[in-house]
Amino acid sequence: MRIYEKAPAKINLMLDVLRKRPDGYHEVEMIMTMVDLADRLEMSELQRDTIIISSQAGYIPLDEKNLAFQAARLIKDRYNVNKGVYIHLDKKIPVAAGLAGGSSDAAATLRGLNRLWKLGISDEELCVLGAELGSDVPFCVTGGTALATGRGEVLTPLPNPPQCWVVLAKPPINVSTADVYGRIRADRIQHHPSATRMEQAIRGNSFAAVCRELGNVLEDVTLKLYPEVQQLKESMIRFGADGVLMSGSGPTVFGLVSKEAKIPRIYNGLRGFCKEVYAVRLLT
Ligand SMILES: C[C@@](CO)(OP(=O)(O)O)[C@H](O)COP(=O)(O)OP(=O)(O)OC[C@H]1O[C@@H](n2ccc(N)nc2=O)[C@H](O)[C@@H]1O
Ligand SMILES: Nc1ncnc2c1ncn2[C@@H]1O[C@H](COP(=O)(O)OP(=O)(O)O)[C@@H](O)[C@H]1O
Repeated sequence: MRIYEKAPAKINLMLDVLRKRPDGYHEVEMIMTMVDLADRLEMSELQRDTIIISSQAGYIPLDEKNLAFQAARLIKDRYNVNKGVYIHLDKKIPVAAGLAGGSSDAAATLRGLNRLWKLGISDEELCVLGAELGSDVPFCVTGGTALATGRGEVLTPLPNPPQCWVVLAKPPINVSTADVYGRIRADRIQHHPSATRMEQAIRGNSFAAVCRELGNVLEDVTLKLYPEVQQLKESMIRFGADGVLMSGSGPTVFGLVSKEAKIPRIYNGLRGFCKEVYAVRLLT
């Protein structure tokens, strides 16, 4: 039997860091949503009790470092599955971009193997398994739009934001999430974005208010380390995006755009100096 799962990318509409915890993680408040840029996973049963990962992307690990491999191993161990699986990852989401590509592949693997092996695991339990793989994996299991607290794994579902275009641009730099969190000083953050006001903007279905409430305290770290990310933000605003923010720990910058007619100018303008640009819709 062979099954398919889509693994969409996420963006953080707001991201606040409240404090560092004794376990080394940071207590966060984030509002996340999915965009229509997705990896595609194909999973098929193997006779031999083994996990094999392949991908057309030459730049991701295919061994136990791959988050899809880790998800398959976790579900096999926890549910005593003595079967093997072959997983092909058709990567479309840029890697180490702040778009949760690896986390979404892990979540899609959990959902897919639950179906392939007819394990009957609830969504809640899949989220608990997901949290063992990474802070963003539970959100990627459920998808939609949510307020994420704790270290990112405590989810409160929200309605979807007003539909719009999302232009994503990833500069050619590698940002380590652990490094960015390692550099942030929660007690020195000057301006905290408001989860409450972003939630109101979404509930009120106000595109203008969503754009106004965009905010990400991790920009304080990443924009200082990589001034080109700040320049990319400024270019996106100059080309006409309605609201602009860095996603997660970066370096991808996203622009929200209400009018389709504005897209060619923004897309072509950015493509002039940035190779990885995507114009997609919110996944609502
Ligand atoms: C910043 C965010 C925003 O959505 O996304 P990305 O930029 O990675 O996409 C997330 O918080 C990233 O989540 P995820 O990528 O799953 O992180 P994890 O694998 O759990 O953790 C990687 C490292 O980041 C740090 N970390 C992560 C989450 C958190 N709330 N506090 C932390 O301090 C820890 O040092 C941890 O060792
Ligand atoms: N299936 C996967 N897809 C992408 N990256 C993966 C995967 N599995 C493991 N990784 C590793 O995880 C790291 C973070 O990748 P990714 O999840 O794309 O970034 P981010 O958390 O910034 O969105 C990369 O260094 C990559 O080598």
